[in-house]
Amino acid sequence: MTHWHRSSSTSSCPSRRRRSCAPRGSVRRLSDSPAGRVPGWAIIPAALGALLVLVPIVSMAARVDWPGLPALLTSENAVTALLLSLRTAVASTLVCLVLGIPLALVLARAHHTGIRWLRALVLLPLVLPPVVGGLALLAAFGRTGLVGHYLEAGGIRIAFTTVAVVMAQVFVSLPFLVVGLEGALRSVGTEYEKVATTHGASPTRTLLWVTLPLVAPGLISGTVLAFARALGEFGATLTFAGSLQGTTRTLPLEIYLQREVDPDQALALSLLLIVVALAVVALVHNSPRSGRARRHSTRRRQAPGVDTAPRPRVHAGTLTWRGTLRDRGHETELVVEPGQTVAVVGANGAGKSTLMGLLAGLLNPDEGRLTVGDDVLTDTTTGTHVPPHQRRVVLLGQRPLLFPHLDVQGNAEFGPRSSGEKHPAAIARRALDDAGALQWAGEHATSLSGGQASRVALARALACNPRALLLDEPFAALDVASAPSARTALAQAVRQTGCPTVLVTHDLLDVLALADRIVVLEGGRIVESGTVTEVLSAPASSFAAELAGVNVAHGVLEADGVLHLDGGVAVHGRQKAAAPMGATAFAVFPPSSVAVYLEPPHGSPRNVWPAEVATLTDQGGAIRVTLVVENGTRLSADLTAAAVAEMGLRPGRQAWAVVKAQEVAIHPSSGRLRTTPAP
Ligand SMILES: Nc1ncnc2c1ncn2[C@@H]1O[C@H](COP(=O)(O)OP(=O)(O)OP(=O)(O)O)[C@@H](O)[C@H]1O
Repeated sequence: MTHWHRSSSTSSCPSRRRRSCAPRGSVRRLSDSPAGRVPGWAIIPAALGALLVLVPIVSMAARVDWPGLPALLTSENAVTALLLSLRTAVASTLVCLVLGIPLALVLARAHHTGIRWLRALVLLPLVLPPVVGGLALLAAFGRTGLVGHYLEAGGIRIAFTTVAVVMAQVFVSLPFLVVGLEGALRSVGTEYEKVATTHGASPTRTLLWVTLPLVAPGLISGTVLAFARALGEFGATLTFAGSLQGTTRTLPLEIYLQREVDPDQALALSLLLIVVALAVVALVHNSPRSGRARRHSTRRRQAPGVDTAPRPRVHAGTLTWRGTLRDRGHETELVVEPGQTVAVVGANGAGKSTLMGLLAGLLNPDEGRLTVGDDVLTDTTTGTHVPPHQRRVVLLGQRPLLFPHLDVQGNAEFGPRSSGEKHPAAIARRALDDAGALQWAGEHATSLSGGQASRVALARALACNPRALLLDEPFAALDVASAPSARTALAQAVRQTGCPTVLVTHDLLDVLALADRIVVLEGGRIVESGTVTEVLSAPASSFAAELAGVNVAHGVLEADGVLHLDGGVAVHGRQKAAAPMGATAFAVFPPSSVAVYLEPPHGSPRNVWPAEVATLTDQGGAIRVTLVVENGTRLSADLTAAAVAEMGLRPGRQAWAVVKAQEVAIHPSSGRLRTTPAP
């Protein structure tokens, strides 16, 4: 009770809502910030740092000849230099974008070991004195430079031209764009890109439609910083481009020149440069930090009515797969009929995601063949590997991953637009309708609940007119309240598509609601497969037994109804099918049939095994006690809390596990259990 009381009082103001719990009108002091306290001593160096920037600027502003400012700023020299600065800074920023976006992509996404050297090289101008950069540019592109003398021979001169100004500016400002963008790309990750790829978008389309919109805040701030750096560039420009009025003398160079000749004008131009720089910095700080700001500024569309495209005729074919991926020890085969759903289950690391990656085309098998109907999607013998975006094998992952920069309708249109469909909007509406999500068509993707978002993700997948559906724990991220309706919607939609479906799950409810067959993976191999009823009623593998919530023990038949386990343990039960003595078989019995005693009981029960208590788990109404029998076999018993307390059962306690023989079903091993790797 005490515990409940305590937890209820804290939950009234959970941490994620803490801001709204502050009393109205209260002002949160900086040092009270939940993000972390600022030690008192830090205020002084922080203030000194700010003053170091502020005092010189204010001092300079105080010395400016304010009444004469308009005349000073509109002198011919000043206007020419300012216009040249703006022109060259815009040009160099454009060049930075063209070169910097691909460079940041390579740095963020490539895994080659040489990448860190490339990164160090790209960032070098950040730490180089600009004059050194200018000298390097001169050595490369000057009249007698490494490249320059060839250009000179062709009648092209770069040094001391406006082009040289742009090159000098690009040299120093490119890292500002690349650093910011690479960081943004890394933090966004590749999950959205995988979704886009398996929903039919080519790599270029994925970049333009998904990646760049997602990193827009980083891209904007990187671009603005690069522009600001180009505008203020001095040393490299002077060294490589010189100071020719109207051609290479930008505003910083003009300021430097006027410093000796006309200090008032130098101050006025400096002020102008500071104002432009401040405007740029303000722009960076007010640019959207996440896609959210942009998302919420997009106009809501009207939820559309019944204007949906007719459902395309499904020409679904059987999915057949057989292949290996050696470095992951993966070797599987699978057949999924049209309209059938196969649940792939297994412990963490069993190879489920690897199998999905191989089917989606995101991974290349060492050897393998994947066909859906007559279409060969992978065949290593002929070198066939249809790229993921052309497979129409659509992957629906654990999280909906709706594109946050698109609204619901835009998300659903993504697939048909990527594949060049003529009526993407109508196809999207039909898919939204099929997934029970049409009513949210006009909503922002980020304003939906988890359950609503999962339906929209389903609609986005259906709109791709999939050949096969891959569902990777589609409800794992949903709460218990939203999962059932999302499961029903998915079951209905999967039936409607009629395409073969592979479902990875850890959840028995998913299996029961969606699957026709179960495949159990262990260590990258299929260890068991069968219909849902077969596998759940008589699970042969330990994972399937756990999924079905029953105990299973493997051995060889010693006599009719007697199974001999390793370590000399015998299990007595009712044999379900005839099999010769010595044949492999397995015993299945529910945890509710296992009784636990502290002393060996006498009388009718036939199975009495000494065991040690390993774990206790609250099953909501019962305590599941896991026991380890002397030969290492683990089994579960469901007991009441009172019984556990009365016997003092806790991990390490010795006890006796007892099961009546009539509660144990003994099944001869059938073809469902594979003890050898798949061929
Ligand atoms: N990117 C990778 N590179 C190399 N090996 C990997 C990679 N991803 C997974 N593996 C390895 O492949 C094997 C199968 O992993 P996989 O992720 O397919 O298992 P899983 O069944 O999906 O696990 P989980 O349920 O935890 O998602 C594991 O041994 C894992 O360490």
